[in-house]
Amino acid sequence: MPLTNSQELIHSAYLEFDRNSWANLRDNVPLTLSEQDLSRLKGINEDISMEEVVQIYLPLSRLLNLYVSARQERSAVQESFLGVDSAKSPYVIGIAGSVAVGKSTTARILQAILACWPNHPSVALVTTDGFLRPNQELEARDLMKKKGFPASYDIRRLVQFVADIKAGKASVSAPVYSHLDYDILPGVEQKVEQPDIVILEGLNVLQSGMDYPNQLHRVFVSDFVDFSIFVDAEEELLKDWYIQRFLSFRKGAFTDPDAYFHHYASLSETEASKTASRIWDEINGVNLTENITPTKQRANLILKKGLNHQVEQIWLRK
Ligand SMILES: Nc1ncnc2c1ncn2[C@@H]1O[C@H](COP(=O)(O)OP(=O)(O)OP(=O)(O)O)[C@@H](O)[C@H]1O
Ligand SMILES: CC(C)(CO)[C@@H](O)C(=O)NCCC(=O)O
Repeated sequence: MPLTNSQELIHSAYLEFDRNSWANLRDNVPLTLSEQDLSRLKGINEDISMEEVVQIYLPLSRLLNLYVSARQERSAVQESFLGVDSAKSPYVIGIAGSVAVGKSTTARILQAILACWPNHPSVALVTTDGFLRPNQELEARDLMKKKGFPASYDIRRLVQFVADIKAGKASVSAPVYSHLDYDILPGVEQKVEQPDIVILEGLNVLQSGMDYPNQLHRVFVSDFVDFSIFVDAEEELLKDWYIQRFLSFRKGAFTDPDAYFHHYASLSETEASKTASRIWDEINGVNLTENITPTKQRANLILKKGLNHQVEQIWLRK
């Protein structure tokens, strides 16, 4: 039967799992986590349940581990065909999704579990936040209220960074963004030195040239991503998670007198909720609708979260 719309096209492109059927794949995962592994995972985020780790992230790490091994074997075949030793090219996993959906938490959990596999891959974690333009530049371009939108990134530098990683360069540097300073840290850089796997996390990892009409380029971040994951949730939940995180920053990070948002620490809980809600509606929610959700269907895997960050559905591209 002919496909009538893009929705059907997308449905036919993915295998769909509910939470239980995905968790059953756990039986095929020959990895048990030690007490030490579990406490390290707990240290990443105390709100994440071990049930979630075992049922969702462990099977996912197995799938990724198999893909990485298959890619390494393919590279070995290519080297033997060409009769040369090529530079080691890391396997790049991209994690996209809204602000506050849990990209960095997902990335850190996967980083920790992947490193538990017997081949102990070295896994580097990089966020595309480092490629935001510094505040000074954003101010000059009137983009301070567009942080996270395509125009707020130095996309050429980001693409060059991922291309250098994939090319197997011995050492590649990324700028570093601080949520506390709300700005790029001058003179600070993160070095990536030929790990086995790079997890690249950020709202824009699945964006393409269409999203950057003013910065014409034909090569996208996704051209260098081997496997992409989109972490998804309904906007109502995302906004709530954003507000909750803002409220916990108000009691924690914002109390630091050097914090950019120090003045928010003195807000009452109601005022702080209102402020976070407004920032969501004016910036992050708009970015989600205009620039992030449209990239979902490019992902190799979609993790759909429900209440309490529980993954309820998994879509795996065939
Ligand atoms: N699996 C999880 N279980 C429980 N809480 C979680 C989980 N993942 C994320 N969170 C919570 O949700 C909030 C957002 O998570 P996180 O900072 O990882 O999101 P993000 O997508 O990386 O955000 P940003 O784009 O702003 O950097 C945090 O308060 C975090 O503690
Ligand atoms: C740095 C980003 C864009 C992504 O992590 C986001 O956290 C952000 O700062 N958004 C701008 C609006 C806000 O302050 O939430």
